[in-house]
Amino acid sequence: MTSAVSVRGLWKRFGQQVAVAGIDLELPAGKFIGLVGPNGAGKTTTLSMVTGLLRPDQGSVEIVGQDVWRDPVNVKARIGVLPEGLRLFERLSGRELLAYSGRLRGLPGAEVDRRAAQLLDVLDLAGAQHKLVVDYSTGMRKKIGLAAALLHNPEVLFLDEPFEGVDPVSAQTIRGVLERYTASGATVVFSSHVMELVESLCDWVAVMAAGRIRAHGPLDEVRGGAPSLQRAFLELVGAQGQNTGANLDWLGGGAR
Ligand SMILES: Nc1ncnc2c1ncn2[C@@H]1O[C@H](COP(=O)(O)OP(=O)(O)OP(=O)(O)O)[C@@H](O)[C@H]1O
Repeated sequence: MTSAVSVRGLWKRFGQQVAVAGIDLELPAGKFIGLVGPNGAGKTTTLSMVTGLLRPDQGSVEIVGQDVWRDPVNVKARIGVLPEGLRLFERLSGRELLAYSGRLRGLPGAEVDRRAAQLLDVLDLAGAQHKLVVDYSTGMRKKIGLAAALLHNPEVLFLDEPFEGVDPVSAQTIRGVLERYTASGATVVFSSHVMELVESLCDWVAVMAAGRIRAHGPLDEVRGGAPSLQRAFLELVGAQGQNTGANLDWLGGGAR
């Protein structure tokens, strides 16, 4: 198996809080990979360390055989990232943002124009291309961020919650674009809380909880005997029969 991403002994602490507790991961190339886990599991921290945005306390990360923290410039040229929170250049239009990203990636101007026009069209942003990013909706921001991450045709694409705030029609389009991209041998790693989405999109899944990897492997293996990934997930993270808020007896209709 060729690895797109290889993580060894990765640790990150924030003061007393251990966010990532020594994880090992081999993510296969050419797959659609889902990273799932409850709130605070350490997904964003892991993706930030893997993509060269946050320095690990310990451990190493290789992407397509290159050490991320030894040669970050080389690795960053080969990956695309849609980070959490998505800080974009708000006073540029969508079109200008893509032009800027493309030139920053070293693409010739004419090629940037060609690719930007195609991406804006496919992602249904052509009508809003001259609007400032600050005036974009949440879903439009995700889509322009995705376009910027894809523009230089990276080998591995990392997406933190790419479908959050995206309408169903756009989600279907994004799916199509990403499926086409992985079919050509590229790798997508994305984090999500939406199990149905992960189940329908991914070939390969890693489940994280409390800073550790609880299971990882092909979707069928991780799901095991469970009827759905959601059920397997609840078992893996030990959330079955958890507090459903029965003690919130003041909440709801009736006497006040
Ligand atoms: N900059 C930071 N300073 C202090 N603590 C942090 C920081 N970033 C993350 N943490 C803590 O590390 C843990 C993991 O956070 P992380 O954002 O990686 O989780 P996540 O799996 O992405 O969660 P979510 O699904 O809610 O986005 C949490 O307990 C969080 O409070």
